[in-house]
Amino acid sequence: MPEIATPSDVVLDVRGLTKNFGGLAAVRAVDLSIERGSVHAIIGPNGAGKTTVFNCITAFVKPSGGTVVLDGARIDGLPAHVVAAHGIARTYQNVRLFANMTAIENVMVGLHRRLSVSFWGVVLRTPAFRHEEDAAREQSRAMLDFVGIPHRAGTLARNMPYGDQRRLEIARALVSRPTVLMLDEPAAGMNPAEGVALVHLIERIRSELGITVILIEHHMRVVMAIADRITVFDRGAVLTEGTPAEIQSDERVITAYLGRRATAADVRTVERLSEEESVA
Ligand SMILES: Nc1ncnc2c1ncn2[C@@H]1O[C@H](COP(=O)(O)OP(=O)(O)OP(=O)(O)O)[C@@H](O)[C@H]1O
Repeated sequence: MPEIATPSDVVLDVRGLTKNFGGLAAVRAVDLSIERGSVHAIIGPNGAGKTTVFNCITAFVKPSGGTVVLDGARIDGLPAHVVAAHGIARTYQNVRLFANMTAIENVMVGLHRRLSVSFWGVVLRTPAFRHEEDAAREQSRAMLDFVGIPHRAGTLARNMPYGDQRRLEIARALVSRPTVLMLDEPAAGMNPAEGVALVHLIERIRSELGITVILIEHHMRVVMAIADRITVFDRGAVLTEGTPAEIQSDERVITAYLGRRATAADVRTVERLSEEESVA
């Protein structure tokens, strides 16, 4: 793939991304520039195309058109595991864990691409394999610690509380030390206290691990607390982009969510709710 010149502060650059499902244009010529080291939120009404954009970037679905550049290299058109190896990790809208494996085993799965031992090394459990496995276990334990669930290491994923399962998914994505972490609705199903804890965790992912975070999220409290920039999707296209302050007073955004033209009273209500949330 050819090298593409992008400003060094842009870690992920998406141009003209398009995805059609039969006659449905789910994503229409989307441009997205993600700044290195930022937390970038993607919001928009149901069906706006947010998850499809994630799926196109991570090669879970094949885009109909457009380019995706990570750290200066084209990654569109590559298989999903190669995109992951280039440094993009993700979580899913619905938790996807190996239910009958322990937490630490689930995290170790996130490292399997890093293992260098041959197939026979694994089968025969050679010393080289055992050495790598020990190292992988240690890194995985450290990552469970980082996300705040070290005490769950030996617990089967299916027996863990939902909030911890979501943390476990994040640990599995982080253990490969990606450049970009993409979280699809990480606060879904969380109570307000878990939402606050998630905000702190995302802050630490950025500040302590230096990983750029892109998240799709419906919980505006989480988005407004954490995002440096927000891109708003509507009907497959980018409606607008800006800082949290710019977005929450943008009438077009309120209109997209309401499905009708926003009135002055709607704008005042959103501003009042945002103020109440920020002091809560
Ligand atoms: N595999 C698929 N086959 C056909 N249509 C699809 C497929 N995946 C998504 N779509 C459609 O594409 C559109 C965008 O869906 P998408 O899931 O990306 O939206 P979203 O913004 O993530 O919504 P939500 O917030 O509800 O998750 C929807 O109309 C959806 O029904």
